[in-house]
Amino acid sequence: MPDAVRIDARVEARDVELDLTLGEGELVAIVGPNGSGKSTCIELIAGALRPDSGTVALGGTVVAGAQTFVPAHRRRIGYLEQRPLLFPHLTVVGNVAFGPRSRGASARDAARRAEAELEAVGLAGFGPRRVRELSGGQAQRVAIARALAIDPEIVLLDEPFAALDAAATPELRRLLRDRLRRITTVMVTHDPLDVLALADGVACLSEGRVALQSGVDRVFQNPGTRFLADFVGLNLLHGRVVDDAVELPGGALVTGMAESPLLTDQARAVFPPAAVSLYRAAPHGSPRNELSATVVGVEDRGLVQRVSLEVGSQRIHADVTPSALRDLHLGEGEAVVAVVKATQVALHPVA
Ligand SMILES: Nc1ncnc2c1ncn2[C@@H]1O[C@H](COP(=O)(O)OP(=O)(O)OP(=O)(O)O)[C@@H](O)[C@H]1O
Repeated sequence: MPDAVRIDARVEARDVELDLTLGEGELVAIVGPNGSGKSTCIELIAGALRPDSGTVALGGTVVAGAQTFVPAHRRRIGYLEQRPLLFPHLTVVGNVAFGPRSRGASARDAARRAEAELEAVGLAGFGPRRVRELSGGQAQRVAIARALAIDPEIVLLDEPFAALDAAATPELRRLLRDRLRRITTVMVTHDPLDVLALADGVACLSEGRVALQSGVDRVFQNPGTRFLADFVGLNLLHGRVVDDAVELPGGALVTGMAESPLLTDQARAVFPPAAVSLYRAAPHGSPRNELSATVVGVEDRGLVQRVSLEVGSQRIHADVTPSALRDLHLGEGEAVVAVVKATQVALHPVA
């Protein structure tokens, strides 16, 4: 079976060069810092942008290449953006029927299909309503119905919940998970909960390149890039392998649990911010990692205070209670010892 999406394409003016593959029915989350190329990836698949070189293929058919460019309206793509962008002059059912109609379905068939899609998103009976009578969450449901009414080959989700009330999001995530089963989907998101709830895989972009593509479980255990570590809320320290431990550039040793022998030169130590305790001076006598660190910021997160620390040139976070923080009298620029139990550190070889 051909790949559902195969991008191997370059956009000169943006210095973007993407190499990305999705299998049939797979949902891949595209994550990465601002300007890393996420929108460009979506535009290449949607047909809003033509690559300067290379190809974009959907379902094994080249839709963009040196000799070919299939325009957006000829690609069977369901698109869901932050805001639903419904036609205000059409009814709800008119909005959903628009796609099938413009692809040649009779008015009756298009309306029937639209009603079925509306029912599937929990909006049976909403067909005759005006778009302006809908809540934000309802409008986004209509947009889902509209995107799926054309039997899309690929669905593109561009931060589909970012503009919604937080209360409406879990229900809509569930709905999308059900409706997108077996439909190949590319989702741009800044929210790790979207990834956990919806995605099979993650592609992390950096400076216009795919820095890493991996399964979701893997990324949450072993985020292979600093951006991904921040994204999933874990600390990551990079160093040299010395005697089954990771030696940081400053010379400190980090010991931990390795799932496979560290046979590489380089490795990373991964641990949660809650596993880090802070001390003014090194507490002796326990088999723990002790890292000299400098406080670079404190963020009030309610039940915990998140302390940002620099360990050499690398950044980590410690989640401590407000009372522990008060007792330590910590301020920016101050030196502390960050202590992490070896049993809470996962060591991963870097290939
Ligand atoms: N229309 C454009 N013309 C020229 N350069 C562009 C255009 N749009 C984006 N770029 C550049 O292309 C690169 C990739 O941008 P892109 O919008 O794809 O990133 P992104 O990951 O979607 O960012 P964000 O998270 O901020 O939306 C950036 O360097 C950006 O400045």
